[in-house]
Amino acid sequence: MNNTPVFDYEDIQLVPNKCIIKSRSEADTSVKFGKHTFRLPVVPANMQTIIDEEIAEYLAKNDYFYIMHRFDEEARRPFIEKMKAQGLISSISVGVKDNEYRFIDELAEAGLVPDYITIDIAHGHSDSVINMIKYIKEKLPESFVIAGNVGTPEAVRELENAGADATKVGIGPGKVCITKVKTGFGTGGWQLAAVRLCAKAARKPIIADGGIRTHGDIAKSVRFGASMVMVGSLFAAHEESPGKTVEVDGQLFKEYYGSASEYQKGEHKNVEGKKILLPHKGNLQDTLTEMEQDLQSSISYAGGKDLESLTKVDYVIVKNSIWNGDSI
Ligand SMILES: NC(=O)C1=CN([C@@H]2O[C@H](COP(=O)(O)OP(=O)(O)OC[C@H]3O[C@@H](n4cnc5c(N)ncnc54)[C@H](OP(=O)(O)O)[C@@H]3O)[C@@H](O)[C@H]2O)C=CC1
Ligand SMILES: Nc1nc2c(ncn2[C@@H]2O[C@H](COP(=O)(O)O)[C@@H](O)[C@H]2O)c(=O)[nH]1
Repeated sequence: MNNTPVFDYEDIQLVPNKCIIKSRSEADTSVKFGKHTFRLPVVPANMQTIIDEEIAEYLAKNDYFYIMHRFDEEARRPFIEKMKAQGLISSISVGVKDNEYRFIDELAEAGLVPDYITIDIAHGHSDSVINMIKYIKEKLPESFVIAGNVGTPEAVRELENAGADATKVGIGPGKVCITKVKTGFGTGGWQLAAVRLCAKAARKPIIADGGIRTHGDIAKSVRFGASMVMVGSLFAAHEESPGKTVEVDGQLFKEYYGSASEYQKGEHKNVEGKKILLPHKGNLQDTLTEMEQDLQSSISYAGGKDLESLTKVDYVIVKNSIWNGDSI
């Protein structure tokens, strides 16, 4: 490992190629993921302050990928039924505890097959996740199973071999994550290099999860092998976001907290997440639109017409110097 070059998003710049389109609007940002095609290779994090049923429905209706979080267990079955009744994709999360096996049984018995099921566990390279992948694949073979999170090529291969249709990469790079400081482990500080290593080993799609701080980081994730990019903090604090609104000195903020924080867990046990306040950002669609436009621009700099062109561009390592003291 110590001979492997490591870098993070801000250490990399992609090198432009000659443009072949007349307008950025010609660039196609759509991605096929599983059986469906989505407008962007981006999915909001399956966290309680990022997504709720209303946002999920909005995203599905507008051809964006979504993953509903797993923290309101009883709501999941009616949510799948509601989405199916509207002809929308159903995409839920599960854990690995005993009750989750009963939930999978319940869905299988009712013939309710979610289009996507994400196994959402901090340390995904584990027998508990492998067993859950196998169980879902046996009971609901038509569901597309995303398993995570992992940070190594070995973990990607093992979860794929167990039957996962995609793996999610990122241990500790998240904005509200404290895993890196509490445990000393993870991909924090070298998440983009970890995505690259995992993608090289993967035979199926990977999702880069955590550490996205700018829209350019989405293009970089695709360059280094991600099919999809999971985004938390950039989607937090919108008008529609479920996080609580807080006023400080006349300014509006919204809460964004970790799924392993005491605010999510309701107790201070095995805490690996924190809560932050982010300035209120306006409408979610405005951010999605800007993301799409920025990605179209990335594609034009790549010298292509679609996401595929991003995967081949050259890059340089400019250690931590992109910002040069500036911010957006
Ligand atoms: N991407 C990331 O970097 C991280 C994400 N998270 C998020 O936090 C949420 C909670 O995650 P998680 O705590 O896994 O979920 P759960 O609290 O649902 O734990 C799932 C099961 O795994 C066990 N478990 C959890 N961590 C470990 C570990 N390190 N070693 C052995 N067993 C373990 C738990 O037992 P027990 O609690 O008794 O150990 C429990 O039985 C998830 O949404 C996850 O995505 C959390 C940390 C890092
Ligand atoms: N270590 C922890 N990671 C967490 C926690 N809750 C969520 N997450 C991960 O963060 C990303 C989002 O990252 P961001 O940089 O885009 O904000 C999310 O998808 C999870 O993988 C947590 O409590 N601890």
